[in-house]
Amino acid sequence: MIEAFATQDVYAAESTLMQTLAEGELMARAVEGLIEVVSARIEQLGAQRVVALVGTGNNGADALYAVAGLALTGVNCAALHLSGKVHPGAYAAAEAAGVVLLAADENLTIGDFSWGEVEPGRADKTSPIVQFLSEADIVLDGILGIGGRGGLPRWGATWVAAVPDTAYVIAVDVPSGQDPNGGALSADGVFADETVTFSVAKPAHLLPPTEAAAGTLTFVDIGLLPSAEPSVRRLTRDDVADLWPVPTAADDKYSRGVLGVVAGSERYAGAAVLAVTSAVEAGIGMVRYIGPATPTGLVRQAVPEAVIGAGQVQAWVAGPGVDPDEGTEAGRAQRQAVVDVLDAPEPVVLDAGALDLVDDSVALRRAGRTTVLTPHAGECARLLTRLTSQEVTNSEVSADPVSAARRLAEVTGATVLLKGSTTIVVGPEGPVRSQADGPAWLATAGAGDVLAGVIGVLLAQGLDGPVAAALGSLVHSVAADDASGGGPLRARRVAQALPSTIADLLNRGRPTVV
Ligand SMILES: NC(=O)C1=CN([C@@H]2O[C@H](COP(=O)(O)OP(=O)(O)OC[C@H]3O[C@@H](n4cnc5c(N)ncnc54)[C@H](OP(=O)(O)O)[C@@H]3O)[C@@H](O)[C@H]2O)[C@@H](O)CC1
Ligand SMILES: Nc1ncnc2c1ncn2[C@@H]1O[C@H](COP(=O)(O)OP(=O)(O)O)[C@@H](O)[C@H]1O
Repeated sequence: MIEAFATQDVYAAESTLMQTLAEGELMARAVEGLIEVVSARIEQLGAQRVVALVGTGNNGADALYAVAGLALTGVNCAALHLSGKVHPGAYAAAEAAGVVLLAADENLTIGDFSWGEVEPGRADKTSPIVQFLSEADIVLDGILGIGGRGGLPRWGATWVAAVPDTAYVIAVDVPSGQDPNGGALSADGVFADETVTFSVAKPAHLLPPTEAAAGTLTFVDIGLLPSAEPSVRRLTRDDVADLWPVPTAADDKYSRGVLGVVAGSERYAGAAVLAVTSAVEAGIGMVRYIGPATPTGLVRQAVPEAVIGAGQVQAWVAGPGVDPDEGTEAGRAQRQAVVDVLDAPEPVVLDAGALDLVDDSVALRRAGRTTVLTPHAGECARLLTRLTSQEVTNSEVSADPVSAARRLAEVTGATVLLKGSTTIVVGPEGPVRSQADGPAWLATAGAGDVLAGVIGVLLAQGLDGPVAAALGSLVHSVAADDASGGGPLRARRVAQALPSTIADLLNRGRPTVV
């Protein structure tokens, strides 16, 4: 599990730890780790020149000490800093090590050169800053760390705009200009190839949309152990064996869980096949399928293991391929079947068409019962608009998915899984969960139906809503990765990959006995 802590909790852990350490020891540990990572990248990339962007705080000091250390090992290093606002110890170390130093002014002047009104993103090639950075193979971003707030100052945005596209950008702790606690993405901020963070992740590293600016996340352990609850949790492949329900010799098909699936319509018949296939492949004891004639015929053919018709179940999946507007008798019956599920005492996953039938009575009707909603951004916007009577657009949800999912969880009392390249799970209480494990090939029609099936299996086997949703998302994405092998993917293959993916994940790390 990867856990991210809010910056105030990181600062609290830092001050506790510092009481037990000699002065400067914590930063020395951070710098040592940073030097190790940058040295490895220099070797891997054949890099010749490293340039640090040095801000006014300890984040800048980390970057400046790191280039000082690298320069001592013979690396060609340079650093851009603000005149008169630089960590004195780091500056002295850099000067002594022969780092090429350039002091810039906050109002963007260097010597006789003035940036005047040159806008970030339209870098003037004659400027000393652009020239200074032009040779950089690796840029170490130390403008702002966890103390950063409110985006980049203008001087910082101008420095970032001057970074050549060819440079490999390593952010120290947090990509500068992005809110360390997550939130909206700043277009002027740093978009790093890699972020080196200390001991624990920060929310910006795991939450959309800022995760996109962090690049690959690399940890350097400096001994910090926050005592607060994490703000964000992410399951990893190593967690699956501890959480995934595995049958024992005492089990039978009923004790392993029966999942009711209300899916499909005359118009969207295939979604029923995908959701039922997924549940069977993910290891349910039994599926009971409910739907109109056409999808029922397809399910019978494609998944002979499924039992057609209602009966006792331990959990429900309702909505994949359901068309609430289908005006036929069969369509109305399917709509009623979804409405009945909304009142069922068992845990339910509400997906796709079922989300259109969620109204403001849902919080009351499902109080004290497990409910997982699985919208994508468009469905989340539609639901919020309907339930809050305030217009919420798709792009507003995409710009701040965590707030949108939280709001939806608040008004429905449900666990909300908001789908995307980073999928987030927000319960009525508890930390945000975030998963980003799937290839972009997974953005394909029907993938959501498969996900609903997997989550349903986990609910039927007794997992709670947030864990079932996060674990389901992880395993669904790993199956997609396995099935894709780096190439195109259809949703059915994701479902079919589930047995071997789950077996691999369960066997991970288990010693081989010969
Ligand atoms: N905690 C740990 O685990 C360890 C932390 N370490 C390192 O320390 C880093 C945190 O250092 P930090 O506290 O000095 O904050 P940092 O991000 O450098 O910047 C603060 C400065 O920037 C300013 N400022 C802020 N926003 C601004 C803006 N928009 N525009 C302009 N200015 C702005 C702010 O101003 P002020 O708040 O005073 O107004 C202040 O002067 C951390 O990320 C990690 O790299 C490691 O060395 C060891 C272990
Ligand atoms: N860019 C992406 N990278 C990885 N996974 C993605 C990406 N975009 C979407 N996904 C995943 O693909 C699935 C799409 O689900 P959904 O939109 O409901 O499809 P459908 O309704 O057609 O079944 C979700 O699991 C989502 O998280």
